[in-house]
Amino acid sequence: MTADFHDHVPFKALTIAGSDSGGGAGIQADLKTFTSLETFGTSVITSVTSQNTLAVDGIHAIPAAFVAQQLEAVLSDIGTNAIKTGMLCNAEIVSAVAKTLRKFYPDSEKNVPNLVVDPVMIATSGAALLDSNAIETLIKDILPLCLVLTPNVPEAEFILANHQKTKTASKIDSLDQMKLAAQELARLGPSIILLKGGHLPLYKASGKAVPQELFDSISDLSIEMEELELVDLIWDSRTGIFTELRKDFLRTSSTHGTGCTLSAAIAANLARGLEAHEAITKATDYIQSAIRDGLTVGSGKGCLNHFHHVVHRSIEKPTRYNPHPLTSHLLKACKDDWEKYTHHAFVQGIADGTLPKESFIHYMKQDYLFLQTYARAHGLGAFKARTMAESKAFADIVVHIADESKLHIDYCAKWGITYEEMVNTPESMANVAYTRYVLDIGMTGDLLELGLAIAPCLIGYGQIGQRLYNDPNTLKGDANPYWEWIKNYEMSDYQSAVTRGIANLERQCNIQQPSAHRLKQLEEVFRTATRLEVSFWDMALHQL
Ligand SMILES: Cc1ncc(COP(=O)(O)O)c(N)n1
Repeated sequence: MTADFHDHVPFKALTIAGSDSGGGAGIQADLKTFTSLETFGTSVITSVTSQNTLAVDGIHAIPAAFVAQQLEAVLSDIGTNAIKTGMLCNAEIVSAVAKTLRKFYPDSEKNVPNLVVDPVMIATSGAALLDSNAIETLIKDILPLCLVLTPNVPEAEFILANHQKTKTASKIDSLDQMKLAAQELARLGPSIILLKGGHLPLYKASGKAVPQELFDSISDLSIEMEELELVDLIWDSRTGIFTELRKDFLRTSSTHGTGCTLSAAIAANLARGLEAHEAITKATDYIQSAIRDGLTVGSGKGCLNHFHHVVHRSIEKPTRYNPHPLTSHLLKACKDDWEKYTHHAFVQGIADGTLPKESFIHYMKQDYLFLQTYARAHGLGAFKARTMAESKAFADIVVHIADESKLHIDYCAKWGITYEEMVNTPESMANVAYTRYVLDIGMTGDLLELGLAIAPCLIGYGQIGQRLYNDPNTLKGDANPYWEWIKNYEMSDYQSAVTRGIANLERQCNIQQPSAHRLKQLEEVFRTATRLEVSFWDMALHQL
């Protein structure tokens, strides 16, 4: 008996598209997508482009007969569970593809099962990827065969403008217009239209489209991205149902290959047996993450990260738009405790000058003791650092804290507290708990954990200083006995220490790329230190 080594039959997906030498779009993007969605990818190459992230600088069309020959080769032996078409280049190739598909799928009602058509016409960089005289052939020969058509808004406008049967106004600039356009497109043959909304960002609040002139300047930070969303619209002509898939509008230039990847992902999902709506919905989620975790591979448009779900980042990498992803994640994750800390009654008393003097004096004495351990924690950082530069950075902070504590002594003298009194003050329990926690984390954890144990103090005081200084309700100048304290933490010296501290954390995080599980542990350190800050204010306020 011979062993059968051929018992694993994979799901198969076929792409009929152009080659992108830059690897971000076309056949290359499709095969990456097929692989990452666990399908066996085959390919029929219609054209070879010379292309990078900046431009398409040459197109070499494959003779139509040879495109057909490739398709025959794949379908006659390997077969496929789904097909997508991308760049079809010219009318001869469009016809050859349609003819060969019809030959292999002569009987089924829609002729070609699971055919996804991405009507690629113009590259993001501006190059024409389909001859203008080929559009009519695409409409006539390919669209009637297809299950899902995936145009973006300009492509939908173009197809409709080119087809005399349609009577839609040429501009699609609202969700209602998208709906009309999708219905018109379905009349050309496809069962399902996925009209992609990436070129038509909408205000979340009003549902209105962002005016074109503003859209052009979105990358100049003119609009808060949180206010915008995009709607990918599904029109299923078989059921007469619209489905709106809403997504946050991502401010990024890593979009090269988006259309290719989306249609390939739909085809892969269909190949794996998913029903069309689920295949589309899952594919749009896949794209959103692939864009969010995009890759800078050249000097032009960034590319999608097709393998984002294989190598998963629990924290995004820093970008121009979110330079401190770890810090912003932590502040969000620990929001309630952070609020209690930075808006504590003690802080309010400092802001309006009503804090009892005894509470402040108690606080200053304890804070002096705290700074001693805080300096030691940074000394521990210097010890744990792996490079000389990093050790020095920690040691510099130790020196800085030592200088700051001298100022503390001078400042306390003004409040009638002597040096002896300060060093002989017994540590309060809140102080013991906080400082020993920081040292314990520092001893047992790595530099990132140590950094997170000391971060709430550093970042929180910086925030409090800035807020109170700028808040019109703060009692300012000599009228407020605590004004000098406020100014001290608002000063650029302190603020630049905060900036350096945050940069350090972000760098460590970017090197480590913590898993989701590890991120939870890191959050816990940050949260505990934040809660210990709250206990510190409580202790000070009530002179415990
Ligand atoms: C071979 C090929 N196919 C498709 C596209 C469109 O992709 P994009 O619009 O992202 O440039 C492309 N640039 N190259």
